[in-house]
This record gives sequence, structure tokens and C-alpha cells, in this order.
Amino acid sequence: MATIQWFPGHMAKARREVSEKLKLIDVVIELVDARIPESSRNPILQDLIQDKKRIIVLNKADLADPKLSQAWVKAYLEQGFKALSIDAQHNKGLKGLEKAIKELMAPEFEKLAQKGLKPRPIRLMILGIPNVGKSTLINRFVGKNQAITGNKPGVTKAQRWLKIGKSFELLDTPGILWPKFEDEQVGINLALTGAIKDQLLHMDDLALTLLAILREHYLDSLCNYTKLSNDSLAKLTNVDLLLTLSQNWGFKDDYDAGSERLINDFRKGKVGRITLDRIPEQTFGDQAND
Ligand SMILES: Nc1nc2c(ncn2[C@@H]2O[C@H](COP(=O)(O)OP(=O)(O)OP(=O)(O)O)[C@@H](O)[C@H]2O)c(=O)[nH]1
Repeated sequence: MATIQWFPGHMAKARREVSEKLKLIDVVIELVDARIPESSRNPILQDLIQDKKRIIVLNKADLADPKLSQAWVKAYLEQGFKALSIDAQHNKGLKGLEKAIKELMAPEFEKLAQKGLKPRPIRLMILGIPNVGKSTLINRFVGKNQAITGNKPGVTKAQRWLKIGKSFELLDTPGILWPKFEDEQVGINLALTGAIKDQLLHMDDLALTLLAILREHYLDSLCNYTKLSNDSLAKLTNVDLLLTLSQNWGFKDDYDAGSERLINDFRKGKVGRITLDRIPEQTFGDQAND
């Protein structure tokens, strides 16, 4: 996990670096965490990339609720974005990503074809907040393909491009933007998934919030994970439940150790496939609940 603290100076620098790189790019891969697709987006990205072509990629789909991943992709499509979900860790969905990027560039290649020109490699960069899997995607995407180096006019630092087959060239360093800070629930989501440092929020508060979300939306997963029946769970408050779990794990009354274990298990997917960001019903109807 990145340890960078985002001060205004760092933000300005990140913004500058991303703008510089963007000049060279045909398509931006906006990488988000499928468990928190909205919370893991950076609000200035739109402003930065303007009308540059973009695809929203929900990574870590293996950890997220498949129904909600589908619903989020649908919601983004309805907003006019190209979007899909992948699992970079296990190399799933990358062919679909390549296909979607080619579709995005089809109009440009059509124009080239009309002039009798062949398509050139599509230049890509991955952009996202810390911990969404940018490096993992770069590694999986490129596999055993080679890096090519080139100095491009207007860019002071040499940019290395990684070749992906004949069709793509990927910038070897991702663009990193800061996570959103303005909203408490977003902060909790980012902390629960590990996108921001744990110290910013109390572990026990995070654990209790997680238990509340699980009770409300993922009761079956909670029963499986805690090995408690529905009825037994109903008799326990979240505080009692956390205490019971801590004791079962051998931590006696050490609530913090229990909280940490619960959160780590959640991050690894041991609690189940959970998505924390719900689709706002007023905007998108209730696709997620069918
Ligand atoms: N389960 C799962 N884990 C993933 C996936 N992609 C990445 N990870 C894990 O998520 C963590 C962060 O991945 P990185 O690739 O380092 O993320 P990053 O965005 O480059 O992170 P920063 O360097 O902090 O900006 C690592 O532990 C990865 O193994 C995925 O699709 N599924």
C-alpha cells in the first residue's frame, strides 16, 4: 500500500505529472476498485483529461459482489462511458479490455483507413488512486512483452513504453491521483479497502461500520464467516459481535486486534465478495437489488 501523504504540494505535482503524460496518450484507463467504484474515483480526473478517450475499469472484481459490479458497469455505460470489470491479479478480463479499447479508437482508425493509412499502436496510460492495482495491471497486461524507450518532443523525462502485442503501447509508469477526502463515508470505504492509511481512522470504528454494512446487505456472508446463525446474530449488537469474534480468535478483550483481523479478512475476500458502494437508487433505479 502506498504510504504517500497527500499534501497540497503533492497534489499539484501529481496533477502536473499526469497532465504532461496525457499529451502522449490516446486512451486513459481509469482504474478503480470494484468494491468501491465511486469512492475510488478522483473527482479532478474529468477536469484533467477533458475530452480524452477513457475507459473505466473496475479492478479486483474477484473481491467484489458480481451483481453490483455488473450494475456499476451498466450505470457507467448509461452515463456514456465505456466500462468493464476485470481481475488483474488473476489475469481475467484483459482480452475484453483490449477489445473495448480498440472499439474506442475505431472512429480514428476509420479516418486513417479512408486516407489509406494503417492503424498505429494505441498509446495507453493507467490512471488511478493508490492501491487500485495499477502496477499489477501493467505487469499482467505486458506479460513477457518488451519495453521500448523513446524521448517524445515536449516531454523532459524519457517515457518508457511497454509493447502489448502489435496494437498497444502502454506507458510504463501509471498516473497516480489522490483519493477523495471530502466525504466521511468515502473515507471509510477507502480505509476499509486499504486505499488510505489505517491510522487516519480508528480500526474499531471501521470494523463496526463493516459489520453494520454486512448485516444490512450481506447477512448470508456474515453468517458463513462468523459461523453464527441468523438468530444468534440477531441477538448480538455489533459491539457484542466484535467482542465475541475477538474472543473466538483468542484475542480475549483486545477489541483492536479483533478489528484488525476482521478488516484484513475482508480485504483478502475471506468475508465474501462484498461491494461497499451501492448504486444510488434515485439515479439508477434498483438494478442492484433484483
Ligand atoms: N484480489 C485482487 N487483488 C489485486 C488485484 N489487482 C491488484 N491486487 C492487489 O492489490 C494490491 C495493490 O496492487 P498494486 O498493483 O500495487 O496497486 P497500485 O495501484 O499500483 O498501488 P500504488 O503503488 O499504491 O499506487 C496488491 O496487493 C495486489 O496484489 C485484483 O484484481 N484482485
